[in-house]
Amino acid sequence: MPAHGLTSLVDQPVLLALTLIIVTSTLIFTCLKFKPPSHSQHKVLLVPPGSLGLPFIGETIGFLRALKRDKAQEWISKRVTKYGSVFKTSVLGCPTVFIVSATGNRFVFHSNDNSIMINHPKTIVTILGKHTMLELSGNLHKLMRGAVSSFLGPEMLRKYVGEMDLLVKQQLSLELGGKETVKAVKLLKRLAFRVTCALLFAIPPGSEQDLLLEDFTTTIRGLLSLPFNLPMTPLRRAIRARERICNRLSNLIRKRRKEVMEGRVSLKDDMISSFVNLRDENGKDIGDDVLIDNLISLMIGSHDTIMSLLSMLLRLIARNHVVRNGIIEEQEAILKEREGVEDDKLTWNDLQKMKYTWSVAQELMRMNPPVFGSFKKVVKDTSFGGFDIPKGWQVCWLANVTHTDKNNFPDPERFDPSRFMGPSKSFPPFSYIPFGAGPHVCPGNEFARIEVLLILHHLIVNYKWSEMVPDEPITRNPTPYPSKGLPIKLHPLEK
Ligand code: HEM
Repeated sequence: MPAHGLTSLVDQPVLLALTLIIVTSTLIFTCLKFKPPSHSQHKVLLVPPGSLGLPFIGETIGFLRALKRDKAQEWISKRVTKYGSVFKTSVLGCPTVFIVSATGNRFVFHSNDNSIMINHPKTIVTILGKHTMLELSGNLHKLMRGAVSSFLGPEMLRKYVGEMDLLVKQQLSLELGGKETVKAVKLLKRLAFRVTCALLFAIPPGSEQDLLLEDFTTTIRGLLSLPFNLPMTPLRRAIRARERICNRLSNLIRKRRKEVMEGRVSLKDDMISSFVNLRDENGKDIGDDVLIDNLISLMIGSHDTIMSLLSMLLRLIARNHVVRNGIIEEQEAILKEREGVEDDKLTWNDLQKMKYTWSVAQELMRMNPPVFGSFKKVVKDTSFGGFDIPKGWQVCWLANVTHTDKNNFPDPERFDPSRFMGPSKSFPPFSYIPFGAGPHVCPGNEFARIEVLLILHHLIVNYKWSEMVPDEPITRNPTPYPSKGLPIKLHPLEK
């Protein structure tokens, strides 16, 4: 596999040292011109305990290295033990407060005095664009979210099931036909990208899709990288890839506008067609820059997370016979019930019966969530847990830590899908948050569920598989996946 974003810088000492020298001198120069915020002249703030690390770089390198090795939880737990559940550090170019509790998550998602605004780290905003839905608030957020949600709501999802099923079957037979081994991560990434491109954006399989996927893979590696736009860094490569993506999407939007005007496609056909017709509260067009940033976020959000969840599921199924047998039993029962049904496509009702399979996915997301957490910016001095958090700092919500808190999930190290099987789930609010929470909670969670279940169904009823690399470690970049790409041996099942 090519070097991943973080590896290229974090694991190459000479390049790293050179980068640090250039960056530090630039920042020292900037700092000489920097005026401290006015509040520090008047009031002594009681900021949380912790270490801001090296000047400017802070603790970014250690944090990113831990994240990449899927050890962020240990990195955080070490600091929680030393400083408590509210601690300060400095990562990704900004002093940061980690708040490690369900009440902390609630505070970050729902600060009701507007002291916390969405503002992701510089690398994320540079790559997703400043108009990404994740950064928007107010009317424009409502408008974009409404447009996206109308394609991800139950009515549309019921419509997608058959189409998605057909697509998944076709792609799997194209990709796996006659093969004895396959690298599952690449396969699942391509598959998830093809499904969302075809169903949500009406971009058919072909060279356009392949070139987009190649560039998206490069942009994703820059999302959580050192925030320095220098030659040969993951961020610089990601920015170049984003420029190419913008050109392609801009052409696509122009083409789709024309098709909508000529009545050749309907606004309901796909998200791009619906986006081009959006108007703000004054009846004005939404600019192409807003549309492009949101398409980029959607294209990344809708395939990388699914690749991550599915590759971790395939790895788990290869290792855990109890889970494997449970899933086989459930999926074969569905096949059996469908015997004699003429239309061979799975239906919405079939998916509702896959309760055990989905609870395995939910338990996996508890122990290893695809999105580890996220950052928000403090725009007004605020406080939490008796500590002041100054304006300009960032706060971080985390999924891993509340997911493995024994107060929320007894015996948290035990893999136990039955936690999600009961009639009512009794987790405290904001303790299980693989899809986030608050106004920016993931609108694609149900879409993700049906896609994951369909893909898993077709794999499990047609193949057995075994891992080719024993004890393959997990990497996070930024979603978790087996670091060597999960090469597997396929054993087609007799029909
Ligand atoms: C297993 C799959 C997925 C996981 C774990 C996941 C997780 C998340 C999380 C944690 C957030 C909140 C981020 C934040 O607050 O900073 C989010 C937001 C979002 N997700 Fe997902 N996601 C998944 C699949 C999808 C899919 C399939 C789509 C689209 C088809 C999608 C579209 C979005 C969008 C548009 C947002 C931004 C919403 C807003 O800002 O209002 N996601 N997702």
